[in-house]
Amino acid sequence: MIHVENLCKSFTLHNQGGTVIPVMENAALSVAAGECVGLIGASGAGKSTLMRMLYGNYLAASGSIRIGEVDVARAAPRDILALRRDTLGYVSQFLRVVPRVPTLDVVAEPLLRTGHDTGAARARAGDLLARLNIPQRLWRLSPTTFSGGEQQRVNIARGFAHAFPVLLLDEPTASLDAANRETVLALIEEAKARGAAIVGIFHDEAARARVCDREVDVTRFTPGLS
Ligand SMILES: Nc1ncnc2c1ncn2[C@@H]1O[C@H](COP(=O)(O)OP(=O)(O)OP(=O)(O)O)[C@@H](O)[C@H]1O
Repeated sequence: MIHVENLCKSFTLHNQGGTVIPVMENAALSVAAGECVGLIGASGAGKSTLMRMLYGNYLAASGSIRIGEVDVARAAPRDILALRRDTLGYVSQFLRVVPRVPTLDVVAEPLLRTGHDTGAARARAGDLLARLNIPQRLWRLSPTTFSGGEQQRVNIARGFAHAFPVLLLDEPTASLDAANRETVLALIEEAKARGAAIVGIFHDEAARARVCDREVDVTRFTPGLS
């Protein structure tokens, strides 16, 4: 599902004399359906940068990032938006939502966008929120006033609502209590079982050992080492 080849990235610091910082050279990564790959490497090695390139947020200098039929490194913005709607899900560390939208609809929204009917989408959203211990009395409120941990769980519910064929997970178990961490790990295992290709950053080593089939050390792609 995911094939990355010869991927290079540098940042140009326009407000610091145009200094160019190469951060990635000839990165390669393949993830099959049903497989979960954990990105590892020291802080600053480039894990988040690679993840942002997979999602199309950071532009690649060269190389290819094939996700399904789309090369994210070259695709037009509208093709990337279509890919994100149907194929490519991303659970970031923080929830960003439109104010005043009820939590239930925030979670149901990825399903509504892919053509599911409202009743089925809300039922699935409610099921996920219940599994993640968000009390039902909160479902009609916007999550903007929720605690950090509640917002993180709403974000996870939203990320897992639609059965994306490809999922990017950025620290999905960070700062969760034991019961909710267990639920998130079960959601990841269920996604793998239905054939999702997953790339994750997990500082939680036990979580990584449990759900990841392989680890890729991005230090390998540090410029000058290859
Ligand atoms: N927007 C940016 N502009 C300039 N440099 C950046 C930018 N984003 C990342 N970098 C640089 O790229 C390198 C890799 O950063 P990245 O955040 O990908 O590392 P990481 O492995 O995810 O680290 P951590 O585990 O600490 O989150 C760092 O040297 C960082 O300073």
